[in-house]
Amino acid sequence: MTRIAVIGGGRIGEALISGLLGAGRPAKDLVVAEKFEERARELTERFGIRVTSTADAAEGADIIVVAVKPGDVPAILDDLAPVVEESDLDQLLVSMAAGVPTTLFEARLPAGTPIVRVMPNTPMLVGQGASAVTAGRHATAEHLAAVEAMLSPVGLVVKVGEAQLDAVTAVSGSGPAYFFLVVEAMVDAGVALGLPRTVATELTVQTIVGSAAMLADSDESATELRAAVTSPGGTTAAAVGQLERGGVRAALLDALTAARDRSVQLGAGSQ
Ligand SMILES: NC(=O)C1=CN([C@@H]2O[C@H](COP(=O)(O)OP(=O)(O)OC[C@H]3O[C@@H](n4cnc5c(N)ncnc54)[C@H](O)[C@@H]3O)[C@@H](O)[C@H]2O)C=CC1
Ligand SMILES: O=C(O)[C@@H]1CCC=N1
Repeated sequence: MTRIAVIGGGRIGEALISGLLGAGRPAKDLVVAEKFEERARELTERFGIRVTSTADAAEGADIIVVAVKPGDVPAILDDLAPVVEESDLDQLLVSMAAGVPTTLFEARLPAGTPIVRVMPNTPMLVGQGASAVTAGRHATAEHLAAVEAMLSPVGLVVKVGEAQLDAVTAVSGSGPAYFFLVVEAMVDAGVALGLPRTVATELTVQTIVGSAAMLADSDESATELRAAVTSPGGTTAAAVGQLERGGVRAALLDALTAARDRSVQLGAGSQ
């Protein structure tokens, strides 16, 4: 069995751990490094996994997943370098940090260390993630396949060039937040129109779940599915007209462009 060390037990580290356990991977194959004691305790209690220091977690792991904030990556690599050196390059490094280029890992780890960079998202937590992966200079097709094998049980995996990862971050890395914001706004609007909050919440959540299931399962595009809801001169046409007048498409383009630009900035700031 592949032994996986997750360095950083925050939001994305937990999403990965929870997804992998949910997909049937035994807890004994996972170890996590988490510096905050309270959070470490929480992870052990919730998932029954071992929590330890970065170097100890990495020792003996086949795959080391770096899941700390971009600015914390260099310090983590200083802790990991001696362990990777000791393993004779037999370990695969996986980075989930937004923006941080594979060249930064390559510069701080022993020459020849294979790196695969991933941009995941939090729905991994429930086995519904979307991840894009890209190989660093020393990562082979087998290394990419190993990462795909690790992540496929927790969601979709696509391969992209590293130059596209900032755009991927804008679309799917940050993407869940856009939908959560839409749900929040729809619930508030439902309440403003007189529905009890519980009813507005239940109806909105099931509407997004149902719409997502249709998008995933049918051959029809989003445009076709929307047309099927929109009766001529009806309620949906009235609502969508307001959304268009409110500039929803331009707002999304601006939002994703800002996310892409921030990803580029985070990468530059981590070097
Ligand atoms: N949250 C999200 O939706 C996504 C996050 N990411 C990326 O994942 C990375 C982590 O993000 P989050 O999980 O949201 O952040 P977070 O702040 O929730 O988690 C990071 C964890 O790393 C721990 N940590 C920091 N330095 C450490 C050290 N030296 N040793 C052990 N533990 C240490 C922190 O205590 C914290 O619990 C970031 O680089 C982010 O760009 C990528 C995709 C989606
Ligand atoms: O907000 C962030 O920077 C991270 C990367 C993608 C999602 N969360």
